[in-house]
Amino acid sequence: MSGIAIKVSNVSKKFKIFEDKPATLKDRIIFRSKGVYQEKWVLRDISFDVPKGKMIGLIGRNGSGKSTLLKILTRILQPDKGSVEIVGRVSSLLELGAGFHMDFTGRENIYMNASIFGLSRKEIDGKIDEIIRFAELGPFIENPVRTYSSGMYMRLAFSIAVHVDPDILLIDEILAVGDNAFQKKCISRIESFKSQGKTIVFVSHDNGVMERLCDELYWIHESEIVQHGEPRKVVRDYMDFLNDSEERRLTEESEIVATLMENAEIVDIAEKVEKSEKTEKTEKTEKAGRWGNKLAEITRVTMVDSKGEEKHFFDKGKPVTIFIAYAALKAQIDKPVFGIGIYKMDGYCCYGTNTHIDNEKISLDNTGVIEVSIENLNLVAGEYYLDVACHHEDGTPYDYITKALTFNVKSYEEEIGVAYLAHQWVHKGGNVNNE
Ligand SMILES: Nc1ncnc2c1ncn2[C@@H]1O[C@H](COP(=O)(O)OP(=O)(O)OP(=O)(O)O)[C@@H](O)[C@H]1O
Repeated sequence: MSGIAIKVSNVSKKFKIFEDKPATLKDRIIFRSKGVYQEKWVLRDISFDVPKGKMIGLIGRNGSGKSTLLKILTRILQPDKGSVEIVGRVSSLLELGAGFHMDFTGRENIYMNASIFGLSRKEIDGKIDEIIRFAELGPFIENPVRTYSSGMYMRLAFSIAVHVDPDILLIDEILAVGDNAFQKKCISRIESFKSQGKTIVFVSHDNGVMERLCDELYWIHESEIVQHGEPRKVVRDYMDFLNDSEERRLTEESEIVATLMENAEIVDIAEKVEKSEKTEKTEKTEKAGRWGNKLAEITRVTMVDSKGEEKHFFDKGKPVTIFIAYAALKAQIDKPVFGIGIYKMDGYCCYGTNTHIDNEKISLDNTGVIEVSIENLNLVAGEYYLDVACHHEDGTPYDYITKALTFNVKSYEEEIGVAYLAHQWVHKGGNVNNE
């Protein structure tokens, strides 16, 4: 174990999953005696070493086994196979609720919790003011912990965990609770831990933080380590994997929607012909998310990448094309305009334009497709939705669809905001001659 703080050798762990959760104790005894459960391996043959002074991160989807592995490292759980060897004093910050007594005050919990980590009462006396100050609990420290919010709770737990002077710190998803300011404080504390040469195992879904802080990442997928190594590379491969899975899910979803739309289209056109023979067609069929008099109807909206493939994930800065298929009562359409609007999921409009603004004159056929080519999709990474519309030049809507589709822009950069503005950084150091 020379130079090694944690050695995990061929660890496997299984849980019993009961098919029907028994409601009563009697049922539970009967079910258990009948053995109505399945065994599920949540970790399979996991092996790795953490060198002293290194920070490693565990990434992976929900339920992949990361927390179970951390619990095995803290000895809360025992592995069914394999072994764990640890050299040094371990402090851990696991799930909310572990280790505190709800009816005791924050102050009492500090004494109890820190003594579990091996500190004497005298040592705790010397540190308690700093623990309370770091946790930012003020007078609430005299209140029972059951009255705390999840943020207050985590602040106290984090503060104790980092003040007991551990050699090894195990942290599970602290960034999910607490406000931004406290998260930053936690991260800078973790960084100072690192610089003191402590060993850290960290679990988080914040890939940016994982990439920045960790020396090495382990990607756990369906109970196994599928990749480990340099954080940037592992995060990229993991993000590509997530994007591909999401792409497949959205494609399946949109195939279902397209089938529904096709069926709806047949009914709508039949109804429209019938109405056009009988009435002046200005009836407004206003529905949430879609409205207009339907003299022209948008029948399908798709977005494709530079290879012409219909997608839901697009690379930042690469070309995309939007196709808007329509069916129209041509003779009754006057001065048609097609428009698009791209929004962030919170409703913030990123960009909108139409054929009138762009000075494109359009005359419709009975059916057709309008194509909008975007040379560079210069949006920052994130999820967006697209509104499409066909309306009269005076604004009267023929068909307006909000959230006609949603799409994601992917990028490995961590820029913020809405649009990517092409730029360069220049540093003029030394004696700059301003003349
Ligand atoms: N005590 C338990 N009994 C039965 N199954 C459990 C138990 N604890 C965890 N599991 C199951 O084990 C699997 C792994 O869970 P674990 O919490 O380790 O995943 P995770 O990667 O930490 O997920 P997340 O990112 O959501 O925290 C999940 O399918 C979970 O439902």
